[in-house]
Amino acid sequence: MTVATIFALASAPGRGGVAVFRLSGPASADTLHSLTGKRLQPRLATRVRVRHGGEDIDDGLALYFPAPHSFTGEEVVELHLHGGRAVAAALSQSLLELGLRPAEAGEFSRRAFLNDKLDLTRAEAIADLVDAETAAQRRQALQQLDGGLAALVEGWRQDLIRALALTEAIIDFSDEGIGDDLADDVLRQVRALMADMRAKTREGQRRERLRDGIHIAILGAPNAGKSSLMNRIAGREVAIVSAKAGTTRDVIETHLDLHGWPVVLADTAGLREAAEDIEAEGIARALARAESADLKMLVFDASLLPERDAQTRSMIDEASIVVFNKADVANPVDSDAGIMVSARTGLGLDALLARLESEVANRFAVSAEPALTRARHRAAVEECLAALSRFDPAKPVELAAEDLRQAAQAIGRITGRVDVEELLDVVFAEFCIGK
Ligand SMILES: Nc1nc2c(c(=O)[nH]1)N(C=O)[C@@H](CNc1ccc(C(=O)N[C@@H](CCC(=O)O)C(=O)O)cc1)CN2
Ligand SMILES: Nc1nc2c(ncn2[C@@H]2O[C@H](COP(=O)(O)OP(=O)(O)OP(=O)(O)O)[C@@H](O)[C@H]2O)c(=O)[nH]1
Ligand SMILES: [Mg+2]
Repeated sequence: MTVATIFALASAPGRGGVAVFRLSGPASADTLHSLTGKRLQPRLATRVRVRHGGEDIDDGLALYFPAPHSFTGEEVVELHLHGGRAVAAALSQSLLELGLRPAEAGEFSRRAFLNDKLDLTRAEAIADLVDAETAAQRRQALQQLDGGLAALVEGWRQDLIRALALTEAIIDFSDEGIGDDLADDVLRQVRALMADMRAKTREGQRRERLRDGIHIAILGAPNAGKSSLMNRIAGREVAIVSAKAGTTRDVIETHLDLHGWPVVLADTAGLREAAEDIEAEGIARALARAESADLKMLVFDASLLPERDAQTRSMIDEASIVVFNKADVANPVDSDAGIMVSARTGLGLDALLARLESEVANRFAVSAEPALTRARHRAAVEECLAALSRFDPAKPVELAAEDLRQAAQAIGRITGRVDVEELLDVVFAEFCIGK
């Protein structure tokens, strides 16, 4: 089977300054030759006239990356053209006529993975970097692209392979009476590894939040001004506001960049007892949000007697911020009790945002350490931990070894570098040296 040569518009579609087309596959250089009459020096931007079927398409720049020294590891050509829709359409049509096929989503990165240019964590990091909307997300993705996570899990996998080699050696040393010492060693190593993995799994849950957005739920009694506050923070009319209690029913989300932190702010239905069906469902959703949120913003109407709002008060805990709204029409409250704001006038908003930011920063500050960043990574580590908790060197050695092998396989799935042959090679190499 010959490999298809694929192409795609790598820059955003539509009208723009410059459009970058990327070609990858064995026919890339020949395609460039038929479009421009040129064969290019590797990696040197060259001015080209692009023509096809007797028609001039554009005046552009081209780059050639010979295999295997390219992003995909294949022959790669880039055409940097004027960013107009007609130019893009004409070039795409020409490439189709020359036998190239449009790339599928992620296909360039997939080819890079298949050609050993990227492991799965780096491929995921590219996707995250493209999706990053805030500075914290960008930093986390770049750290992963630089191979931090790959090195972490590869280190774990190597530790497991060493433990496996030792376990298999136990059988050979059992006659010499040092098998028990070895077994103790291995068990100690496995336990230390498990502790490290558990710590990284906990940290990983915070990092997943950084990828997806930190969830802040706005909660409180009907008419406290939750929707007004949400609109004020978002700077636009996201939610309907009215003087009628019970206006908001569904959970309404808006995405914010809180000084570099990705936040998903959710406005919810006002909490109260008596309610008809639809409102009751809205309240159930609000309570579910309160449960799953990273942080709760509890809004009280300061113009009423906030202490009367028992339901909202009962939600105060270490993951909540108390806000007294309608400061424009209320007497000031003790500033230790909460933050006075007015959604109507904007009073106190800066203090509220500063408080939100510091709460988020305290909870989600990213260390320089690499971390698991996706549910996929966590699932693999949990599977590995399950295999390791079955491990017991007192078991028959084949069974104990099998637990370690499964643990290593599970971890290998994170980078995608699972290779039974390689595992066996290392195991047997160490096994022989050990003898
Ligand atoms: N124009 C352009 N800009 C781009 C990319 C691109 O493909 N084209 N990138 C793509 O997403 C990113 C840069 N990443 C890249 C990663 C590897 C290689 C590459 O050619 N790697 C070869 C050579 C390595 C070397 O000598 O430095 C290799 O790995 O063998 C190119 C770009 C962002 N900017
Ligand atoms: N004076 C004053 N009125 C406010 C303020 N914030 C909101 N209101 C008013 O309070 C009423 C209720 O506001 P909403 O934002 O709809 O309240 P809510 O908490 O979302 O209410 P539900 O969706 O019913 O739970 C509206 O008439 C708002 O104009 C404020 O800061 N000051
Ligand atoms: Mg509302």
